[in-house]
Amino acid sequence: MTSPNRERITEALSTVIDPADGKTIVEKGMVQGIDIHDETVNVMIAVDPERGASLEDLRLAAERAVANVNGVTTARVALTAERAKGASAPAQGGHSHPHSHGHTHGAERPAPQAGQRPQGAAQKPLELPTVRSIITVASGKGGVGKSTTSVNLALSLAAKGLKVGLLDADIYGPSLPRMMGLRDAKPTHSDKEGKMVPPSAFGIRIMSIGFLVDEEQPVIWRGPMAMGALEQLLRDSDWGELDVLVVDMPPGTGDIQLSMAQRVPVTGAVIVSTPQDIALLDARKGLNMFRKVNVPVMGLIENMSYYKCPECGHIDHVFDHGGARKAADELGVPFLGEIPLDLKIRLGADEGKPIIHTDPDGEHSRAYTAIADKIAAAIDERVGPKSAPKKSLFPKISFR
Ligand SMILES: Nc1ncnc2c1ncn2[C@@H]1O[C@H](COP(=O)(O)OP(=O)(O)OP(=O)(O)O)[C@@H](O)[C@H]1O
Repeated sequence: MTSPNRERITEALSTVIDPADGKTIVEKGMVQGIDIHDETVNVMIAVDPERGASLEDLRLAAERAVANVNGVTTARVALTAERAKGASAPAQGGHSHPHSHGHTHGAERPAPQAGQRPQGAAQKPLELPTVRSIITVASGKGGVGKSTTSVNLALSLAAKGLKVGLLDADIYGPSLPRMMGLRDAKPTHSDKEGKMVPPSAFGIRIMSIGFLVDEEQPVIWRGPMAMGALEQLLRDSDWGELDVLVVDMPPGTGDIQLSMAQRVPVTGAVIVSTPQDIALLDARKGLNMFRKVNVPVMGLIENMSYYKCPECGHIDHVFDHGGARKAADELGVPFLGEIPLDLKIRLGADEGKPIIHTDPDGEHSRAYTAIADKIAAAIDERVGPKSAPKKSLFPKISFR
């Protein structure tokens, strides 16, 4: 069998017509990326954000065209809406977010209106039969250290002997490949039909849109497309048997966070916040969102809580420390712990060597481990101990 190449995939995509004007998607320059890995082909098609939701037929037609190319066993096509130069952010769901530059920390996404259901939410729930529990790590705004926390918690849970997977749901700014030292990794083809085997690091399987698109290329996803991409990552990955899948959510409380909570049987959410008041306000918003969709909030983590001088041991509360504990008390959710602001944590995250791996017995790692212990206990409480059969956890949805 001949293996697929770019020319043959492009040729196949040249048969796909955009119904808006009868021109082919290749002719219109909509084919943005073709990634060929053995017999698996991933294609990105750039579309006008306004038309995103109506182009599912076009996406399927492109997927069929690629699947028909000789040598292709798995074809995946995702729609993406790239921001035009100088255009303002879309009304819902996305921001330009290349991780290594132009990071829009603090940018907040609009909260959904009460009673508004994200598109796609009416479909049937996603089933992940081999995954015992799913923990989402969320934050009200960007840049609070949610990804760093997700990575170190995942490693801490794995160090306890649990089988752990990590999903980078932050499709706007995927950072887990870098943080886990997997910048150049790619998923491989699984024996299980149509599935990808996520790359592994530190004994953890990781899936991220960052493996499929160029990290440097700013991509804007509209809500329904974003959820579609995320569902593909979740559903088409061969996770194997997992005790816990840690999901690094995109920041904010927009459609994608709501859809995720509705479509996926989330065991519990953990909210990361920095001590500043404004961030705490955002954390409250996140908390309220999870409450609306009846996802149990396992607790709040205060990140960059304090700075301890490595020379003299003096503790400096750079920001107004203690706010998250107070907010947790007021809101009636557990306070899970504090993580200090520390250069080693930052360097570890940025260099793909998480501190739990490089300094497992250090003070900072102990802070993560203590939080992971609480999360593991909360999982057992919710889904039963490891040997017990998994309880159904689908949240009941109610909008107040
Ligand atoms: N406890 C910490 N001490 C020092 N630096 C930290 C700490 N936590 C996170 N950082 C650093 O802060 C920056 C932002 O962290 P991270 O990417 O984890 O945030 P995020 O909330 O996931 O951001 P976004 O939501 O925008 O993707 C990174 O450079 C990271 O290394």
